[in-house]
Amino acid sequence: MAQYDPAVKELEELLESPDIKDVKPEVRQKLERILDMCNKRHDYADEITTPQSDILAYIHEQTTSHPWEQAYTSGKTKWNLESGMISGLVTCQFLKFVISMMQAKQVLEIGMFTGYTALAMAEALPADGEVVTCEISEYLKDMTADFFSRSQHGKKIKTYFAPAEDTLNNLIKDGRSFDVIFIDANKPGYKGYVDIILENGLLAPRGIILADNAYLSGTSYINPRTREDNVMNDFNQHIKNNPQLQQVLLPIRDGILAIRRKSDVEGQAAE
Ligand SMILES: C[S@@+](CC[C@H](N)C(=O)[O-])C[C@H]1O[C@@H](n2cnc3c(N)ncnc32)[C@H](O)[C@@H]1O
Repeated sequence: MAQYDPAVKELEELLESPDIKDVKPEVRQKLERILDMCNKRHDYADEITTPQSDILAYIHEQTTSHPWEQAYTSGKTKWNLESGMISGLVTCQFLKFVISMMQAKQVLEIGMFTGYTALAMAEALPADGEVVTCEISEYLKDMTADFFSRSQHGKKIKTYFAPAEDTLNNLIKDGRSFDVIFIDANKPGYKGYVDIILENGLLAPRGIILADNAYLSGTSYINPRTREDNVMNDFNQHIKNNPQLQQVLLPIRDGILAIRRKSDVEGQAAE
């Protein structure tokens, strides 16, 4: 199901509403066909994409079936974590593609959740590669340690349980830099994270930043009703307005904004 596409959601709502009874059968059938095409297009990408490893499928399944609501209402989690936060197969395989094509060794993730994308990225790294991942919720500590212990690639992952900004500042003090940086955490934080990254050498020469949820379920391009609605459009515009950056919005799932330094992308004039 194309769950992140607001047009699909609206079409589903329309087809389920009582008003649909008053619509001519041929129009209704056409609308059903349009919805079917949208869903098939989404499912087809999953069908054709290389399957994920068994452990990633296990993490996905465990994440989907976890009682998140109960953990929140009983006070075990401070944030309302939910299974929908996990990425999908196409995103994972795309991240692996980028990492292997770039021959990346150092990867940074902001927003680990249950470790699905962290482990996918570790799978694409050489034995001496490392994924440093930031997560604010301590509730995920034991769960992700268990998941990572089940894979030979888990040893490549170093997790920091703290607000991402604190971890970024510690990484700067340690003089670290990263070839690939995947941002998938609190949306109001994105602008600040990218600024810290670019101003303090956290992005290695020829490195790439991949920011997830660039569409934010369509709120980036549909008339914003609240400040929250505008948060990812603000971020996208912030990147667009920086003349030193080159960016491409990839329509993968909820949108991934790929960002590089223009000087790393533009070719030089021939002599
Ligand atoms: C969308 S989920 C990450 C999903 C994960 N990358 C995946 O695809 O499986 C976002 C995560 O960011 C974490 N997070 C939110 N605010 C944060 C912050 N300020 N610092 C670090 N992590 C944060 C949340 O607790 C949540 O687990």
